[in-house]
Amino acid sequence: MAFIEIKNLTKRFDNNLVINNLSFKIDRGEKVAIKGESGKGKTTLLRMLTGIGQPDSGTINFGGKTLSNDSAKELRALIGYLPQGIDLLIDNGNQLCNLLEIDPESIFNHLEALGLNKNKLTQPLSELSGGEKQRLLTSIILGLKRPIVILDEPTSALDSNSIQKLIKLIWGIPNLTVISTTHNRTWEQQCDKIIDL
Ligand SMILES: Nc1ncnc2c1ncn2[C@@H]1O[C@H](COP(=O)(O)OP(=O)(O)OP(=O)(O)O)[C@@H](O)[C@H]1O
Repeated sequence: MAFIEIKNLTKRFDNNLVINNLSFKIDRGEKVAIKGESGKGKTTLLRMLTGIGQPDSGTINFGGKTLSNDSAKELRALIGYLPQGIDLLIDNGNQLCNLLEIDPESIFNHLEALGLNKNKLTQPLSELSGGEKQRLLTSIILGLKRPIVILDEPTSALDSNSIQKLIKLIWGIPNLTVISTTHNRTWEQQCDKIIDL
């Protein structure tokens, strides 16, 4: 049985059919890139995978358990999710660590791997560059140490050197299953599977 199985997933907003009968499987430890032009439904798909968005039909299974209102809390505990725009809701990295009950010291190694000074944790996010913010937030989400991470455009603000560092960090975590949206070729080429919407 696949670790994650998406079957016949369909989602529409009024007359806009965004996800049409989509099926795919993901094995434990696989790295999956979701690609597609703007507006094709990448974020909509990620939100359904986290249980935040509801499909109109179809099923999402994690380890044989179907995602539903009843199982959402338990299954969400398997996932670290980095949505776009989370930086607008918090003041600094330490605050996000507190909210997620992560010891900031436990992510110092991630920050170092991504070339960030640990004082970036206390600096207001509004003072950080786009790429610094993105590396910091990704470091924190990885600090949740969940078996699955779902990353919405983790490379959008990064230069190629930073992307290489992020790939080295993420690919170096044993058995981590990664589902991400991306427009970046290098990231995509590293992935085991590409879902093209
Ligand atoms: N809550 C909503 N209500 C109505 N329409 C929505 C809603 N959320 C998304 N959509 C529509 O669904 C489509 C897909 O949006 P989505 O954000 O998933 O695209 P995307 O592929 O992630 O795009 P981008 O690359 O620009 O981030 C768009 O046409 C969008 O307008």
